[in-house]
Amino acid sequence: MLPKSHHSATENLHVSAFETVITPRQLKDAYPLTATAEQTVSKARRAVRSILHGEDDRLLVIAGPCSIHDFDQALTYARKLAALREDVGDQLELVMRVYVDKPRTTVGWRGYLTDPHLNGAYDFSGGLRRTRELMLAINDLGLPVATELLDPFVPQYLFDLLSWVCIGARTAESQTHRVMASAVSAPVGFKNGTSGSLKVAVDAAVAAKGAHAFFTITDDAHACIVHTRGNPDGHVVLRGGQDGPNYSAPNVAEAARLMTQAHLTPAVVVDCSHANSGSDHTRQHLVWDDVLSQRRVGSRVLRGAMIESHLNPGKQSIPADLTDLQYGVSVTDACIGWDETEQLLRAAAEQR
Ligand SMILES: O=C[C@H](O)[C@H](O)COP(=O)(O)O
Ligand SMILES: C=C(OP(=O)(O)O)C(=O)O
Repeated sequence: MLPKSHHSATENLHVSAFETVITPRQLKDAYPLTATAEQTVSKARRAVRSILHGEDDRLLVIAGPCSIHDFDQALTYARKLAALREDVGDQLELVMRVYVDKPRTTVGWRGYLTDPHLNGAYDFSGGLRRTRELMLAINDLGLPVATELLDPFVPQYLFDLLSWVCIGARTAESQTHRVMASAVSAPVGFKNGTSGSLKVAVDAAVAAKGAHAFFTITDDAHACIVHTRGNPDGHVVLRGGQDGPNYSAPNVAEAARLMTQAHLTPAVVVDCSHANSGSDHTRQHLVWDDVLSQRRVGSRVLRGAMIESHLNPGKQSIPADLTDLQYGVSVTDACIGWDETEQLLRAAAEQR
């Protein structure tokens, strides 16, 4: 821990400590991008872009746990998804949700990256190490990685490993996140707001398409300003809102209309979870089925779907004694289990 500055009576009044953390360069030196991972990322980004711009008719599918909380369980899930990706690749571009930095409505466990031991110790360096190691291992399986970018400094540590990025419902309206998205090398999906506002997501994609300058850190953790060229692959993710779901054909058409009006390529991803399922994992398949039927009748703008899925269905609270954790069950939002995931994905690939 670094000592708190005592030079002034007007700062750090609510700060208990400062702590140094691993730099992006130290982390990348410890876990360098492998040739296989680089190929996985480059190929997947190209595929996702082609899908979003209508040059590839396959469905983009982002599937995986609401949050990662255990390295080995995440890798077990990844191995299953990687094998399935091989089988369904002609029809589906499968990317794994590797969500490690969780936005909370108020308070709660904030994810594997900031609190990898699930005990409030906030071992950020440990979380960054384990996260990079995990994302590398998943990419080395040939399975691309998707994540939500929440903390504006984290991307410096992980940018090179990501094939699809999300800016969540709680941050899509934030300028900090929009300008950060303008620098991301992967396609970025913007969720509609928790209120259900589509405009928030469309405005975010417009903002991120522009060139910006913002504060960040270099690989050696020096303060710097980064100048961006803008992200041309921003799109909308429909996740439902306070008034209920927004995955139906008229909702998708309205999102496409707003995107076209804003001079964006109309491309929509439907999130089968969150407010579209009423946070009830047993309803995710209803949304999934609707996505498939919209595509069957010819929707050209509905290009992707997201599923929250873990090894086992449901969710659990984090117990005081971590040995009481149930294997492969989400510790944040409820997920469908692997068996249902495989069934949904195989059926989708077969019927196309
Ligand atoms: O995806 C996960 C949650 O919906 C999101 O992080 C908010 O969670 P909370 O409302 O339980 O805090
Ligand atoms: C937090 C998430 O979603 P949303 O931003 O839609 O609540 C998520 O996908 O994990």
